[in-house]
Amino acid sequence: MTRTLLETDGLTVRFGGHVAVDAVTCAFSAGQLTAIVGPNGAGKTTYFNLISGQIAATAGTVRLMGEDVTRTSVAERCRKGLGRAFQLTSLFPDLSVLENVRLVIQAHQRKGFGLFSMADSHVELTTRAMAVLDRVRLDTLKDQNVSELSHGNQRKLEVAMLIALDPMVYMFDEPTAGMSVDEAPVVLDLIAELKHDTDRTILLVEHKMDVIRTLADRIIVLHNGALAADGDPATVMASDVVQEAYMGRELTDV
Ligand SMILES: Nc1ncnc2c1ncn2[C@@H]1O[C@H](COP(=O)(O)OP(=O)(O)OP(=O)(O)O)[C@@H](O)[C@H]1O
Repeated sequence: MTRTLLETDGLTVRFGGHVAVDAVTCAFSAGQLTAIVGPNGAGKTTYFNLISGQIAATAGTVRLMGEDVTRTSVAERCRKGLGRAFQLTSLFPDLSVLENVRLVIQAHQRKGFGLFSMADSHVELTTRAMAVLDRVRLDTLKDQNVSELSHGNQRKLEVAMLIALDPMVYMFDEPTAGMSVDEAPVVLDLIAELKHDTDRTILLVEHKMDVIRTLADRIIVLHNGALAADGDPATVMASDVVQEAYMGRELTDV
């Protein structure tokens, strides 16, 4: 039986009179990549913000590996296994590529600073950071300042920093947004590789049809904040609700 890693139950947020996410009940299992789609303003990013804790729910619950984390801080959810990639906002531009990854690992481990452990831990941190950089093929750029990286490499670094957190739940919000046609496949390949970790689950907010086709095992559709469809990609894409919700506008073929 597949293990449920993340569940939202009746998850709701209201902004004034506007219900941006409307009683969304959904479970996400290990070994699955779920694409979250919907027209502009459907509530996809707000749903992500509720799951990761950036905004507080008006009603409903978020459960992470069975534990209610609805009132838990962003940092604590992260420590408990929720990993979200932000569009470059989590990078330190004036530090090197290696230092960025090392900082993430260090913060996650909350390493002590005892005199004797420091040298060892520094070597160990560097080794682990290099292993992650190797995995995303940024090892040769380890000493480069992040501000000097191409946009595509900055996005790769962002994925590296997420991998360094070793989360149970990966969350990507339009991971190839703003990338050139040349740069996007590298990040998509990285996400595809993450699917090999079959004890993890991946959530992906995405507009691009080809990305969804390549990566998704399942699609959920949000419409006016509510869950409008949920199922395997072929069935959901052919459904009336998707055809009507999009009318060929926001889902883009690239
Ligand atoms: N902090 C906020 N205060 C008020 N309204 C908000 C807030 N955040 C989001 N909304 C509203 O909630 C709705 C859902 O927005 P959201 O950004 O989640 O949609 P989305 O599906 O991610 O859209 P897009 O595909 O354009 O990114 C929109 O009507 C938006 O204007």
